[in-house]
Amino acid sequence: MIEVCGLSKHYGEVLAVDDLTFAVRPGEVTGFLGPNGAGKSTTMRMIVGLDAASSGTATVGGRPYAAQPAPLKVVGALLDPGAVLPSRTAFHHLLALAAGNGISRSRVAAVLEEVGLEKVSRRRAGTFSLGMRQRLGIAAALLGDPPVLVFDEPLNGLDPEGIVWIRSLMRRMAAEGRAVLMSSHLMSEMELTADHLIVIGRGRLIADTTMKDFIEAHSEREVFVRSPQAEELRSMLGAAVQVRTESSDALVVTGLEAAEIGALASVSGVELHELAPRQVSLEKAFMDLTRDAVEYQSEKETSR
Ligand SMILES: Nc1ncnc2c1ncn2[C@@H]1O[C@H](COP(=O)(O)OP(=O)(O)OP(=O)(O)O)[C@@H](O)[C@H]1O
Repeated sequence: MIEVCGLSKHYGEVLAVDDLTFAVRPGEVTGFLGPNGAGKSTTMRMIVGLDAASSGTATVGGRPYAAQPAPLKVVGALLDPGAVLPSRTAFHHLLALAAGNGISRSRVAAVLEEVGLEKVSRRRAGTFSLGMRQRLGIAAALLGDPPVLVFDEPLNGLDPEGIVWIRSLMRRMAAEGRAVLMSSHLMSEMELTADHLIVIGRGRLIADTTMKDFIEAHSEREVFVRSPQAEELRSMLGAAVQVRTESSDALVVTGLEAAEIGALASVSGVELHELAPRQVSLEKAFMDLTRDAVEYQSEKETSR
C-alpha cells in the first residue's frame, strides 16, 4: 500500500505538488491521471525517494522509501527508462541492480523472460529502441518481486502488441494482490486497465474514485437513436432534452433514458431502427473535469 499524506513539492516558485493525500491499495490498478505538468511524475518520484518532499509524507508499506532496507523488494518503479548505462548489456544492468538488493541471478533471467527481452539480453542497452528500453525498465521494476509497483507512462514507445502486454501484466500484478500505480495519457487504455483513479490538476487532487463512479459522475449519459423519421422524433423530444443530429437518420439524445425515448416513439408511431445507451468514455469525462486545470493548450483546440 502507498500512502501519500499532505504531500507538497516546490521547485523555486513552482508549486508542482500541492497538499496531496491519497492511498494506492493492494489488489487494484490505480490510474494516475492529470494534464501535462499536473505533478504526476513529481509525486511518483517522491514516492520512490528520488525527490525530497517540501512537506508531507509518502510511505510504502508504512515506511518512507529511504527507510527500506531492500527497496527493490518493497516497491518496483519505472520512472525514467533512459536511466540505463548505454554500454551495459540488459543482463548486466539488471544483475547490478539485483546484486545491490540481495536478489539472485536466476531472478534476472526470469524477469528478462517475463518482459520478452531474453533473446537480446546480451546486447548493450544503448542499442535498444524506446520500446525495448521501456521493457527493460519494467524488468527492473519486477526484479525484487515487490508488492507495490509504480509505473510512469509505461506505454510510451510500445507497439500495439506491447500495449496489450502491459494491460495484461498490470491486471495480473493486481490480481496477485499487488498495489499498482500507473500514469498514462492514453485514456482508452487506462479505461481498460485501471480499477481506481486518482486525478490531479496543477498539483492538487481533483478526484479519487473508482473508474465506474468517475465516468458516471463526470459525464452525462447519451442515447443513440437511428430512425427513418429522425426529424419527426427530434421535434417530439422537446426543448428540455438535448439532441444532436449525427446524420440524416441518427440522433444522440442527452437527458432521457433509452426506454423513455422508445415509449415516446411507440405512442407516436415513429419507426426506430436502433436505440442504444452509449457508454461515455473516460477520455470525455477526464477532459470535462480537467478543462480548467489544463496549463498547456493549443489555441486552435476544437470543442467536442
Ligand atoms: N526538476 C524540476 N525543476 C523545476 N521544475 C520542475 C522540475 N520537475 C518538474 N517541474 C515542474 O513541476 C510541474 C509538474 O511536473 P511533472 O513532470 O511532475 O508533471 P506531470 O504531471 O508528470 O506532467 P506530464 O504529463 O507532462 O509528464 C511542472 O510545472 C514542471 O515544469
